[in-house]
Amino acid sequence: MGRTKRVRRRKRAVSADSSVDVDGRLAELVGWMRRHRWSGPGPLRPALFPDTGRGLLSRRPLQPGATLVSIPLSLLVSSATALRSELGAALRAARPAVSAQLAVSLWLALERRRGADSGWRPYLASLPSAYTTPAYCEPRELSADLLPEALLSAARLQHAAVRRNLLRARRLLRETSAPCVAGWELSEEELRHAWVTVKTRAMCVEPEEDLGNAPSGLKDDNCALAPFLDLFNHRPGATVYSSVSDGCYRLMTEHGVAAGEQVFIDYGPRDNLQLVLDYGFVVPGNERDAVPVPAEWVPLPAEAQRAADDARLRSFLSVGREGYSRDLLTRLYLAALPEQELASVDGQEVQCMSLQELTAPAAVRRTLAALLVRLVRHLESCLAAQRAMPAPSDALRVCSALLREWLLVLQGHVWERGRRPGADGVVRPVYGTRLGDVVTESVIHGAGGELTVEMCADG
Ligand SMILES: C[S@@+](CC[C@H](N)C(=O)[O-])C[C@H]1O[C@@H](n2cnc3c(N)ncnc32)[C@H](O)[C@@H]1O
Repeated sequence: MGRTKRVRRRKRAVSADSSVDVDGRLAELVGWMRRHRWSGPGPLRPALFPDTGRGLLSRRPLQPGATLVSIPLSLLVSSATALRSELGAALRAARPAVSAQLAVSLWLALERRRGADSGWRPYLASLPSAYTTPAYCEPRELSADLLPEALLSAARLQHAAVRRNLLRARRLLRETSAPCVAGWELSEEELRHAWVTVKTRAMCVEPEEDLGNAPSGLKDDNCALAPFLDLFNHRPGATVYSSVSDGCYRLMTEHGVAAGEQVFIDYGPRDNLQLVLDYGFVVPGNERDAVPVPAEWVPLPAEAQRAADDARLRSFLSVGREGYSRDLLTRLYLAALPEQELASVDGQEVQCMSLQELTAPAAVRRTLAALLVRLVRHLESCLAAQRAMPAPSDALRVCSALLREWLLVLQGHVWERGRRPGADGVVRPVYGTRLGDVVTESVIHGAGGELTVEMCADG
């Protein structure tokens, strides 16, 4: 979980179902933490919320600057915890150095395996048994029919990361003589659970925050799990700040909170794709949302590609709520240049053009309109395939929520205005766009199998 320090007031309180024993497991966690020098949950208590699931509720009004939680450093799980454990020698000896994330994941998996014998059992029992990031999509769900390219490739990367770290972890365990690992063949499921637990629940420790640990020598050592503190859900703008003092890690709110409200923190500025990949949920109406456009959908002739390279065109092709990414418009502009102009086009000049200049040519707006329609149809087709999927995983359901959010973003740019028969008598949808034209869709499967969309001037 990341945090930013911007301040924004929440707009409304959320109702919590306090009658649900959010969990005997959480009551047990609180009792266990108290026995380990925790002063208690202070102004907060766990509750179940209709829109976000388990979270933390404020029992009384809180002023800006009020302490939300204060967790003893001894209850944080970091690389130092893993290095102090029986796995420590193997983790230290590993070459190349293992990441802190893998070290903490292995520690978690080992403690879970110990079951009732683990001194951390109440904390482990409080963790969800599964997650909804794409790492939890089933292999049969990683298909181009179900997931748009940007989501599919990221989901595949998550699955590959789990497998790669599984192999690394198994090698490391084989080289460990600690009795606790004897005969343990770490399973993919064990590693996936531990890996995603750390990914979705660990807090980011700022470099200036001294948790009192010696340098670990591990890679990317900036995360720690914090029991109870890991129950905060995310809301953009819910800013908090942290400090380490008197052997505790503390979080303070930057704004007032009413009694009975859910207390959120801000995991950091993320669009919904990033939230799904990192945490497995979407924020409805996320203002940062941008629908990715596959670069192959805007093919460039070789000369235009050279200009794109000169313009240092990256591939952030996307449609956001407010407009189109510069990369997308530049690529469309280059793709629309007449052949005779391609040889002389100067990539650096194109880089300096305004967004209005890039969208001035009618051919650019026509292709953009076609692209928007194609995106809508592609997302709708993925959603239809997802609906037809028998027994979809919860992770796939979250992907569906993401696609629905993307369609809402696109609805600000392109919308179906009705249906009309074409010259051939076939009835086709007619689309309006923000580009000021009306688009009549006519599907032509040319050599490239491309969808072509005609624009016409009337409504
Ligand atoms: C650090 S945990 C927060 C506590 C968590 N809800 C629980 O039950 O343990 C992060 C996870 O909470 C859920 N979450 C956080 N913020 C959310 C939100 N605004 N809406 C829906 N789910 C959210 C996601 O599953 C995320 O991976």
